[in-house]
Amino acid sequence: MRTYRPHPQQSGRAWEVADVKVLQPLLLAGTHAVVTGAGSGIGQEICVRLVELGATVTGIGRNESALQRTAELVGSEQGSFRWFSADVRDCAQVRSIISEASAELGIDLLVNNAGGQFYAEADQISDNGFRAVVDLNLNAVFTVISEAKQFLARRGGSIVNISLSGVERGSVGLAHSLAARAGVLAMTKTLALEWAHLGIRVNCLAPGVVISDSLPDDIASSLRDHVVPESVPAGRPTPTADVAEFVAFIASPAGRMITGQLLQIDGAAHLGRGLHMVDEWPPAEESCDESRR
Ligand SMILES: CCCCCCC/C=C/C(=O)SCCNC(=O)CCNC(=O)[C@H](O)C(C)(C)COP(=O)(O)OP(=O)(O)OC[C@H]1O[C@@H](n2cnc3c(N)ncnc32)[C@H](O)[C@@H]1OP(=O)(O)O
Ligand SMILES: NC(=O)C1=CN([C@@H]2O[C@H](COP(=O)(O)OP(=O)(O)OC[C@H]3O[C@@H](n4cnc5c(N)ncnc54)[C@H](OP(=O)(O)O)[C@@H]3O)[C@@H](O)[C@H]2O)C=CC1
Repeated sequence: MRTYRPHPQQSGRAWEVADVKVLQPLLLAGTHAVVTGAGSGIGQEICVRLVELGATVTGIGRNESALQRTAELVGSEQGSFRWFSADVRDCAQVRSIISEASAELGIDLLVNNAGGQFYAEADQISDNGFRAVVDLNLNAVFTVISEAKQFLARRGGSIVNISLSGVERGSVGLAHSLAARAGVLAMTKTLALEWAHLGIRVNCLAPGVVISDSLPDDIASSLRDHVVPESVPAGRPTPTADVAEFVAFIASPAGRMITGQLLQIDGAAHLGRGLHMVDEWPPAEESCDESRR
């Protein structure tokens, strides 16, 4: 199989560390952002960048030491960061945290980033496995958004739902997660419509393959060595910094007419040959009989 490769000048360390911070300093001063999944990976990078741009950021996640690490990473000269430990699937707990964190400040930006899944073909996913992934990636997003609405409406805030590239095309091994993300996309468009008169904007931001420090080594290697060259036409992963800058742009005045959108930040992965997140697919015993080809 031919593989996708990056342009020679866009590969390697220099490209990885290139500064993508194009937004003006203190652009978000005086704003309050709530970010779920704030203790690692994409969510952590978003928190660090929003604080750098002057925002007060409330982070939510389950792992206290991870959230503490985000608190250590953010600078202290611009905005500020505080965190609450919670499972976003615990409706009562997450509602109470959002109200407590936002009663005084309101909310200018809500980033639903907490999420994830395991990779399995559909017939290896139990009812409970399907439910667990939908609970995390769809139901919890609804709970957070519905509690945040009253605070977002105060000044006309923005919601960014972090999704997955390829939600409109399907990918092997992701039936549960893509079903949930398709639900989030439909919810995004519906709420963009229902809440436009309140000045609330709602968008999905869908990264392609992101190899953050938080991924276990075996998953990171599989993404780097197989998934990227086989599935991403640009031949390289999406850096977390690119996602963070895009989130801040959407929240800024320059994003004020962007709503109801699926924005894929994926090096054209959604147009590539599709993502296979499980090995040995299709299974040999289920392939067509050669004699019938
Ligand atoms: C071009 C497009 C690019 C796309 C690239 C894709 C790369 C994406 C990467 C990411 O999303 S990075 C984020 C990575 N982080 C995570 O995924 C962590 C979050 N995930 C989880 O917490 C779990 O996967 C969870 C299932 C969502 C929730 O875990 P929870 O603790 O609530 O559930 P469990 O009790 O462990 O299990 C529930 C249920 O699920 C079954 N199950 C779990 N793992 C597997 C598995 N590997 N295969 C099959 N089934 C699994 C488990 O057995 C339980 O079911 P029952 O046994 O009770 O029936
Ligand atoms: N990495 C990738 O290639 C891609 C990732 N994405 C999506 O981006 C988002 C961030 O992923 P990424 O940074 O890569 O991975 P991480 O695993 O680093 O981030 C997921 C975050 O969500 C938090 N989280 C998970 N479950 C819960 C829960 N039940 N309650 C509260 N917080 C929770 C985790 O923290 P804790 O465990 O402490 O609660 C963690 O900080 C996810 O939605 C992911 O699916 C999209 C495209 C590609």
